[in-house]
Amino acid sequence: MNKKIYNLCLVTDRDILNGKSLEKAVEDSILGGATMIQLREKNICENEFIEIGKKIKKITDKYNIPLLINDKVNVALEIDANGVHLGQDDMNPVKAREILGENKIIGLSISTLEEFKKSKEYPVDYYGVGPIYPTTSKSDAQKPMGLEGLKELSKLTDKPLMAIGGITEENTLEILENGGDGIAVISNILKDENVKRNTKKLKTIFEKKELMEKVAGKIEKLRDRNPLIYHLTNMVTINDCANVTLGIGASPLMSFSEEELEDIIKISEALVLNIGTMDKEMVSMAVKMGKMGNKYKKPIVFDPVGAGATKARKELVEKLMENIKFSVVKGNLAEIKSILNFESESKGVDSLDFSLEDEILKVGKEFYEKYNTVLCITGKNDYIFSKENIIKIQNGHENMGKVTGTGCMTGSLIGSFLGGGETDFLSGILGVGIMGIAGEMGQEESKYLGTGTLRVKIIDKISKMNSKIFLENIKLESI
Ligand SMILES: Cc1ncc(COP(=O)(O)OP(=O)(O)O)c(N)n1
Ligand SMILES: Cc1nc(C(=O)O)sc1CCOP(=O)(O)O
Ligand SMILES: [Mg+2]
Repeated sequence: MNKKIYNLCLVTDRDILNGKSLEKAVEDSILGGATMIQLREKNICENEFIEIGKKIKKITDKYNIPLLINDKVNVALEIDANGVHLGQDDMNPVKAREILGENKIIGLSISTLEEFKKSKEYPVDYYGVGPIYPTTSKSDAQKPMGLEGLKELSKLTDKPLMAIGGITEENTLEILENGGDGIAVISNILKDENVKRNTKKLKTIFEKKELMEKVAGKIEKLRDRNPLIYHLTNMVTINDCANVTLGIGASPLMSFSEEELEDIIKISEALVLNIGTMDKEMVSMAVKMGKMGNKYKKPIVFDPVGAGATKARKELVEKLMENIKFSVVKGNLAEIKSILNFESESKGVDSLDFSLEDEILKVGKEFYEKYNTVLCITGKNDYIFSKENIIKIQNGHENMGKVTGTGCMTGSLIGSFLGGGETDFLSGILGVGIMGIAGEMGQEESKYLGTGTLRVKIIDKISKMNSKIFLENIKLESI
């Protein structure tokens, strides 16, 4: 069973649409991430219900989203809806199942433990549980059961529980943490013009929770595995890169010797390539390292420091991007724009671009399309791009820009997680996220001292990082 279809159900109500079209509201909600639509129109005759139902079904079919009809089994049958939602006083679910057959979805409302006990043998697919909180959208709703009531019910059944009644973006996470598998919402989605955005805010909470579950335990796993990470890197920051690699639980190996390149790559779990202090030798080594890394199937993170700042740097980056398949590329906006040959000002190795999020998203998407490589664009906010997902991380502190090498250290963290066997995308999120959190915490402890102490504190915080600290502090959203 795909439980995800029960995640986020828009329950309709034309009476609060304030002149908006129902069809547009449904489509916007689907575009915002609704996984199910329940057509619940109370003041309506059967013919009109069927007429509207047919129109809505065309939209839900277009996006392959299930459409359920509230109360009226015959309407569901007539428009070939995907199912019905029934209350305790609506048609008995046994009869509804006989009429609709095995393949349709049937949901049943539960407001009390007694109702659950009475209904637990009914042939239904999910329970609509509520009201959880007070609601203004159902005049005959029962007394709110709160999170305790939801939790209690969740212990008694494996069927999906879709919480309903007073659900907002403020209380969705606690619903999910107290036994709810999904939410069904009227007013918080339909309250104003921004149906898509309202739905997206709710959807983000599911995505964030899912991501958190994936991330949990990964730092401890890395410390257990202690992978060897080969760096061909920047002379200015090499010592700090080695220290954060050690601090997060991997083993750094820094070498500039072409003679030992192949032997080192063979025994390494991941490679970090940073061209910050490039010279003639680095140009030839970088290409050889990349090709050899690909030959031995070692994941490589590439930090194109200062890409575009000089002709030589641009040529090297072009050569690398053309000839080597990287697992992750990490850079600031100016560097990534330079790789894509977009117009960009660059001075030294610092980005001069103060671009809007729209520009970052455009650049990131274009980069992914061209190179099919996970991309981290770092800056005031950080963005991680993969095929289907874009994650925005809002940790960090502006003073990190006054400590040289926080970007290089982020590359080492990403490389460490790649070497620990994490996916390219998760390695990007963990590396960028950990650096942001360490910067924030380090800043707090060094605020009366200065940026020299901040540098040391960042390394300290990375060495003490664990999943609990990460999950408590990460400010992440999917966009
Ligand atoms: C998902 C979900 N849960 C509960 C209800 C309420 O159904 P019901 O008790 O039949 O009340 P009405 O919606 O018919 O007023 C629901 N609709 N959806
Ligand atoms: C339709 C419905 N059923 C409920 C139940 O408790 O069974 S509460 C409810 C209304 C939900 O609307 P809103 O998201 O605006 O609170
Ligand atoms: Mg009903």
